[in-house]
Amino acid sequence: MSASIIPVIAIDGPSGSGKGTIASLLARHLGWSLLDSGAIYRLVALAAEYHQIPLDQEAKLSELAAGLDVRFIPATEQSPANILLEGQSVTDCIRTEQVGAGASKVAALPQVRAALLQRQRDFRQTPGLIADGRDMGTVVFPDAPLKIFLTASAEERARRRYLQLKDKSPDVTLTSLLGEINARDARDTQRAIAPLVAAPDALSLDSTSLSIDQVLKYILDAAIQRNLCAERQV
Ligand SMILES: Nc1ncnc2c1ncn2[C@@H]1O[C@H](COP(=O)(O)OP(=O)(O)O)[C@@H](O)[C@H]1O
Ligand SMILES: Nc1ccn([C@H]2C[C@H](O)[C@@H](COP(=O)(O)OP(=O)(O)O)O2)c(=O)n1
Repeated sequence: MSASIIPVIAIDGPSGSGKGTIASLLARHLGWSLLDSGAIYRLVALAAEYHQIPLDQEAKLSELAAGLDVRFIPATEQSPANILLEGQSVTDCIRTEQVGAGASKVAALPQVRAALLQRQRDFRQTPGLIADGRDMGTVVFPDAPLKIFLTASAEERARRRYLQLKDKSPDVTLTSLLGEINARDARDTQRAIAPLVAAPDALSLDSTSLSIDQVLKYILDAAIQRNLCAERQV
């Protein structure tokens, strides 16, 4: 099957809106591949730290991005998903707000984005792909038959992030997370290249007062309506 007719569900939106959670549930439910594109930008930021490359050195960072030695090991019934950078597991350490902020900085560099484009498109494999990020529906998979723009208020997103991080990082506070989320939103929406914006044909969904199950059902219903998958109970 040619790549362009393999279905993609693109899920874009700001930090903490629930993209990653919903994308992995959908991928497991449908048996489709999963692209966590934010993880790739996080890996570039972490690799830059390992190799002591400042986050404004565009040419060096794009070289690093092009040669990034990374393996995504999908979750199985027995073990959770694992991400290896240069052979080392970095699954948890790429999730800190510090690495997220670094990712948002390297992601604003056009040469870095260009170096990562084909690597992301290669995830499009049968029977289908769930792609999570900022520009999945606008740049990487503009022909995706279903595009979701998932949002939630900044306060709710900070609250979710706080609950997620507080045990692993006891230093985090709700106030600092809200500040970091607002700074990252501003950088991601205002950059010149591939800014965070809804594709004109995306369905916008505000998840502020929706449960994870309600969001999942909404997207599955939209996928069924478009004949991307058969009717199945969640
Ligand atoms: N609709 C929701 N209601 C409550 N909590 C949610 C919802 N969606 C996601 N979460 C939780 O919010 C946190 C951040 O979600 P995540 O999927 O990492 O967001 P994103 O990938 O958009 O940054 C996770 O702990 C997740 O379980
Ligand atoms: N397709 C993408 C995915 C992420 N990015 C950038 C912008 C984000 O602030 C960082 C980190 O993305 P990630 O999706 O992991 O962040 P959150 O889990 O939503 O907090 O990477 C991007 O520019 N384009």
